[in-house]
Amino acid sequence: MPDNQSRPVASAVPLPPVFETLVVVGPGLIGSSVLRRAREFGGLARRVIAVDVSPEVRARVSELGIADEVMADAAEAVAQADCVMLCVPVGAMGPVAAQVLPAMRPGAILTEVGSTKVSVIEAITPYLRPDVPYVPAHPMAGTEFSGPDAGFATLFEKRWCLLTPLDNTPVEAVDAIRTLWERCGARLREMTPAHHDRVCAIVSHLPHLLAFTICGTADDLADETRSEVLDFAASGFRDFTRIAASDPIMWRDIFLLNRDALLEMLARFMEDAQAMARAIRWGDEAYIVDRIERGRKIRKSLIENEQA
Ligand SMILES: NC(=O)C1=CN([C@@H]2O[C@H](COP(=O)(O)OP(=O)(O)OC[C@H]3O[C@@H](n4cnc5c(N)ncnc54)[C@H](O)[C@@H]3O)[C@@H](O)[C@H]2O)C=CC1
Ligand SMILES: O=C(O)C(=O)Cc1ccc(O)cc1
Repeated sequence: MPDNQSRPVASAVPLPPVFETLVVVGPGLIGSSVLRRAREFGGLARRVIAVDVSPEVRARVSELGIADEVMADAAEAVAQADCVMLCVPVGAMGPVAAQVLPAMRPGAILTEVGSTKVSVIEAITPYLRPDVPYVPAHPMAGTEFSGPDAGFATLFEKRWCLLTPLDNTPVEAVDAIRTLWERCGARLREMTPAHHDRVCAIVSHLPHLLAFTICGTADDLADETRSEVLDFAASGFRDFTRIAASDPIMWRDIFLLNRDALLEMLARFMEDAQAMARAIRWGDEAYIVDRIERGRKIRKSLIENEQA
């Protein structure tokens, strides 16, 4: 059981649900966690419907019993909803929005959970309707696993959920999505989509890029030297392999759709790595110690922040 999993706490007075019918398109890690939250804790929606293109995913979600209905036809499903949450890979957000928006009821809210915001908003915008508020969101919670079996109801507890509303997003719609995520246990923050993409490039996308790259480099070395690089890989390398086990399609999409911010952060990282290489070459002890101390400080304040 993951660290942040816990049993549901029965609330004395059940909260009225935020929505009547919530449709989750793409009940993978994130979507199935929202469905489980709705089931196990209540307060999200009276009825939840899951939609997926994959027959295997639909069959598994039915077996798990985490949705009231499981459907293949997104348009048919969303016609019943007062909230539609897209939980598909970021590269699929535009095509899925094109499918669902014409079928949505006037006044129903469209939201999504994509890891990049500027490009997802750009992909969805051509299909938006004036009578369907759109609230872009990004729960900063996840694991290296994907699919409906990977989800769990407490995934979002004490994690940040970033909202990047558009200038014309009605405040009532933002408030409803804020409440939905608060009831998932998340902490909320609003920011512009461009700021979101720069922040996520440094705290999430670049670390994944580094993890994929270092694992590839170690694997190449093991091949070249026929050595036991991977057999004896110690804990530092092990930590990278967890992140490097993440889904290739999801991360391909994120890298390509947050290209500018990610390349900017990568360039800055490479300059700093070059400076560290120089310090090592010339025996600049003070520089090396200073950089390591900064890392330790960041780790300490992050843990303190999480415990607050
Ligand atoms: N994995 C993570 O840790 C986090 C992911 N996200 C974002 O959440 C979204 C979903 O990620 P995961 O849940 O990890 O993915 P996942 O791979 O576990 O689930 C995605 C689901 O979408 C379905 N799907 C794909 N194309 C579809 C389409 N056209 N119509 C209907 N269903 C479709 C897939 O069959 C799959 O069941 C992505 O946009 C990702 O960037 C956000 C926060 C954390
Ligand atoms: O597993 C990890 O370490 C993650 O970083 C999970 C994650 C992946 C993608 C996101 O947009 C947010 C969180």
